[in-house]
Amino acid sequence: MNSNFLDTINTPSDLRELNSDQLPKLAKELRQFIINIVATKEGHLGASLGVVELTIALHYVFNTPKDLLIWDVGHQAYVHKILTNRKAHFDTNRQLGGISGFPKRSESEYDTFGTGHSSTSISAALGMAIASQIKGDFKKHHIAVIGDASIASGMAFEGLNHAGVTNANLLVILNDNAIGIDPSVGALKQYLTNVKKGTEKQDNIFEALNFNYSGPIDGHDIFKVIEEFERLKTIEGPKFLHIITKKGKGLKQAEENQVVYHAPGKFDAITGDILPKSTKIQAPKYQDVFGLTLVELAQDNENIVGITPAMPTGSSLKYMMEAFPNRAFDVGIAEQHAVTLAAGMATQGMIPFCNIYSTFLQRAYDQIIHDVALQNLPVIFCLDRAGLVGEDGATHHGVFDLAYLRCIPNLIIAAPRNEIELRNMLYTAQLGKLKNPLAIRYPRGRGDILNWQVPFKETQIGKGEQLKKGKKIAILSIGAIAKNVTEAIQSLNISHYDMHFVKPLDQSLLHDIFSKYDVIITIENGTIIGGFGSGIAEFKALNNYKNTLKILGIPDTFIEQGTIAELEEKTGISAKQIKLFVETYL
Ligand SMILES: Cc1ncc(C[n+]2csc(CCOP(=O)(O)OP(=O)(O)O)c2C)c(N)n1
Ligand SMILES: CC(=O)[C@@H](O)[C@H](O)COP(=O)(O)O
Ligand SMILES: [Mg+2]
Repeated sequence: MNSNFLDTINTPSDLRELNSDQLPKLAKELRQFIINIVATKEGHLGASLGVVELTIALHYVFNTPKDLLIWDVGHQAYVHKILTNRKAHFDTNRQLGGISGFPKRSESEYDTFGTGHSSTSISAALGMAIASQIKGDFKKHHIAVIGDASIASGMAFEGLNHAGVTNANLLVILNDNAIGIDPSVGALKQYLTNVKKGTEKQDNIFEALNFNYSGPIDGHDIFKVIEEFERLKTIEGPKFLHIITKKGKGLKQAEENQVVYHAPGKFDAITGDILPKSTKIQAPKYQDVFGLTLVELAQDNENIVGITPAMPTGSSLKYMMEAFPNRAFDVGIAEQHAVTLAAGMATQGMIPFCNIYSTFLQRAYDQIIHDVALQNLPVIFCLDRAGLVGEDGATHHGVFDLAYLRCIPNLIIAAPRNEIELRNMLYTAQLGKLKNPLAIRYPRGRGDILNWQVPFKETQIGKGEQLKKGKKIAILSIGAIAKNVTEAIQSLNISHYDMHFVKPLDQSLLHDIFSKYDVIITIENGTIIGGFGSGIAEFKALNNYKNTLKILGIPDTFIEQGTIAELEEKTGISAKQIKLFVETYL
């Protein structure tokens, strides 16, 4: 029979109508459906291809949405979305106005918990399981699906540690494909490898934490997985199932090049080959400016060390890891540890460059304050993906950092305008003159300067710069958003200043500006509340200036997904919107 099972399925109830022997064909159809759409619309590919059988089995055996299912990180939840009433909208995945690339409570009753940042699933599922018990519901199942890289994070361990002393009806499924975005790291990874090889003869870690452990089983053997779920349904208390899958399963290139096919961009759905990027010579990514400059600096300064929590490729710290394997560390998904590790190194005279995506640094807030700033340790935070990041959406925009960092004493906050400024800031940071911690914030993607590897020049800390001279109105920008300002005001006779630092602010330049212009407009790729503009507002209030001050930035709401250009337009910080705004004051 040649029928297409996927056509008949909108919800898990439809799925449960199929005979189990029809499920392998459904798995094939689902893989092809995902490949066809992600090939043109882009998104996270490898992780979802790896959990096709697991997802089918979960919705087949458990009574979702009554039984509660949580996908850790959620980048692997495409099959789940397609099987839970979103097949018809899947081609809008990650697009403006479309469905989110991550599970989201407001999108579906099947998305029981919003995810995006890793390692939250065990705590959330445990919370739900305990709530069910309190409410007298002892039948409901609570399931967390978590990857091998995500389970190594501190937060996941906190959840396991608590769950093990409860009798909560919790099932943790470890989806072990031995890779995160980059290969998984650490002792737990080694332990899991030994378990899989059958060479682990000691106590099972998860049994030692009081979980009823089973596995490892082949996560692509759908009949085995279904059988195991049926068995686990009858067991009370915390259970742990270890399954082995292959990231990218079903697409040769994705299986063979798992790092690239984590989120490959556009590719040919038939051959699997990634489509060639533009042949035009492009300016470098800010990430490569960071990574390559750090290698250059580390060649001459042996105290430099690099740290990334699980993002060596995304951050380009991989260049330093290749060049100086003893001085560059991927610590896994462990932002808190990464920050305090850097602090420890700094106490011993090392110069740690701790590179963390702005959004993930939120995890390590106390460590920034308590372990770094309070002790005034000269850790250099390289805040990647600062500002709007695009299609990953609300969970990933790096728009809070200026607000959450600005209130921390001792911390210097810099935002280079372009690649050369980033390079010079990195250079300045390692000269040994700075006695404070420093955050250097830069965006996702490329700048504009082709010839960026110019001789280093020291940056003057706390100094701003006038970029354009004009009358009546002064625009004050911070960081790479200056590009939009330059474009917006090219035909207008107004001034533009790049303040370079959010902390310390260039007070003498600000006095000069407030005494010269009627209207001052600040622009940042960050939240209006608490950010750069707020700092200027505080300066104005403290100094009793009466000028008109307007603050442009990200409004007080969570910004969904879309291209960066679309989101800049929507939030009023595109060149077009800036121009329209400025013109109302001319
Ligand atoms: C707190 C946090 N840090 C980093 C990331 C970036 N990130 C997204 S997926 C991922 C790897 C996840 O690996 P794993 O849990 O093994 O799942 P897999 O992709 O293999 O299915 C990382 C590091 C994140 N989402 N959240
Ligand atoms: C799911 C997740 O958190 C990452 O895969 C993230 O999408 C990476 O973002 P970049 O593509 O900006 O590296
Ligand atoms: Mg993994």
